[in-house]
Amino acid sequence: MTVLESILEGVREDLAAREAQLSFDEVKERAAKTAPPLDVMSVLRGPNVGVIAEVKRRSPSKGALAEIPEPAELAAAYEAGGASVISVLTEQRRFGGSLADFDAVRRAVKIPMLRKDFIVAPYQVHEARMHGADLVLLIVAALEQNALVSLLDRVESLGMTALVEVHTAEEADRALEAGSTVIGVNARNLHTLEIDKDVFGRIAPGLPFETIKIAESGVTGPGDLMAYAGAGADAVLVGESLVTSGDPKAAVNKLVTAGSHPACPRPSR
Ligand SMILES: O=P(O)(O)OC[C@@H](O)[C@@H](O)c1c[nH]c2ccccc12
Repeated sequence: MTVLESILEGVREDLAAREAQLSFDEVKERAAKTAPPLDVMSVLRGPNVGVIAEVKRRSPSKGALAEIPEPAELAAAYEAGGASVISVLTEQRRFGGSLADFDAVRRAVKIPMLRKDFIVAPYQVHEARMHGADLVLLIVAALEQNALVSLLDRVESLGMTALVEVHTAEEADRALEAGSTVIGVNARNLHTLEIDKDVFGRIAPGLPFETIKIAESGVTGPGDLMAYAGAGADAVLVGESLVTSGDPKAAVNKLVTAGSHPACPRPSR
């Protein structure tokens, strides 16, 4: 079993437990009563290279990263530092996240929020909306094509945006085939956990110019952001280097400043 497969197994078990607590109908009803999603596309189409800042306690590759006793405070620091979007990991077993973290952050920030999890069922999409998500991650490697298509349609039918994650050119083709408009290229292979920062530069140039391109993982500072910008990134998604920085507002701000610097390559849409 690969790492991804074992994560998915745990995700399905946890999902079944939540479904036993709150019915799908109830989740749909509550989601429909939630304040409408924010306009993520106009945020991501901004003139500068944006920063999606992630709340992440641990990861399968690195183990414990940061305790984060107050995710709301961390996220407020990200927002104050100029982040465009806040990502909150809600997967519990491997990443130490929760929907309670998501709720705490939702109350603390005004900018769009990404639910970062391993979405395999419609229930989780409505659940994301019920908790106030604007953006939902869909991982191509975790989904059959028909599931990807139907989950993507469901995300959009609820007014949210799907960030469709790929790691290979074949997955990028599947993402486009499914109708994705926002594609994230993860430098990390979720089967082996190996990181290869050149993957973005190999895949992004082959995507349509109007596709929003997000470089995920391995951003340690402005240099990485500039490199991804040079390869066509509209935004970077950053977790580890921010949660371990000791000064998340300053760490985000350094990236945001680099992304708006005249010398930084701009998204060419
Ligand atoms: O902590 P990093 O290397 O800055 O990476 C952030 C983000 O890209 C990473 O958390 C991530 C990308 N895709 C995922 C899918 C599931 C869980 C986590 C991820």
